[in-house]
Amino acid sequence: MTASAQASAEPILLVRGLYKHFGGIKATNGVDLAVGRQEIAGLIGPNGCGKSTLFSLVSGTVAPDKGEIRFDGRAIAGMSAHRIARLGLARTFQIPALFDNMSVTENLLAAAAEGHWPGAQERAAATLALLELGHVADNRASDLSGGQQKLLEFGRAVMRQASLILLDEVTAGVHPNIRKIILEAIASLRERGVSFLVIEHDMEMVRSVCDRIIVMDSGRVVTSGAFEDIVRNSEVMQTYLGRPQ
Ligand SMILES: Nc1ncnc2c1ncn2[C@@H]1O[C@H](COP(=O)(O)OP(=O)(O)OP(=O)(O)O)[C@@H](O)[C@H]1O
Repeated sequence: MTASAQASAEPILLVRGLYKHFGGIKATNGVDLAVGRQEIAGLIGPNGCGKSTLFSLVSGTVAPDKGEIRFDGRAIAGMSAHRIARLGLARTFQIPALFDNMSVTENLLAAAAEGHWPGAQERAAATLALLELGHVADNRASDLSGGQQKLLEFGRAVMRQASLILLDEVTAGVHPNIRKIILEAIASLRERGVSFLVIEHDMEMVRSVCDRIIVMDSGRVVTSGAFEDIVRNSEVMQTYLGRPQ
């Protein structure tokens, strides 16, 4: 098998034995998981089980203590966030990381400038249309509603032309109309070849959009499977729902 054929046969994301401890806190304690090409995988688990830390390790904002991360066939563990983003991996934050004093369009263009610039103006127009943000294109990011800011945060990930997008609670607390726009955009981007790993507490969102659910607890993946199988597994539901969220 050629190197490129081997790379395309690999999952888009492969994580093996990933450890990150903060002093005595074992934030990730041997995470193993994979996300397939064009898959939408949901990541669930109780507060503090290590989901956001896993995102930080994969996107390069935090360096792992130990373990392997392969993105699109390449070893990326410990690589800088900037390089990983340029390879085509984008991530959103629970609290949108926007340029408050810039317009919606400028925020989208800035995301392209950090990565792939050619065609940025056209992509910004397409992203405004995809996320139904055209009517606020010239508004400052700080003047948007909380839900619109989440849409824009998502739009900045879309502008990077990523092949894998990590979404951190992108629909939490947003109006149902905005939630619908986000869910439709995820489905449409997947049709165009994008894969997703989605941290979500909203089980309805998980059920409606995810192909497969990965369950974390205490810094590790405890199981993964179809939504119905996970919900039927009372032990997992006890782990997930039996603790304060
Ligand atoms: N920079 C850090 N320094 C010290 N401890 C940290 C740091 N980042 C995360 N932790 C700790 O690591 C553990 C895992 O946190 P993390 O945010 O990854 O969990 P989570 O599953 O994303 O939680 P939530 O669902 O509440 O967002 C927690 O105990 C958290 O307090």
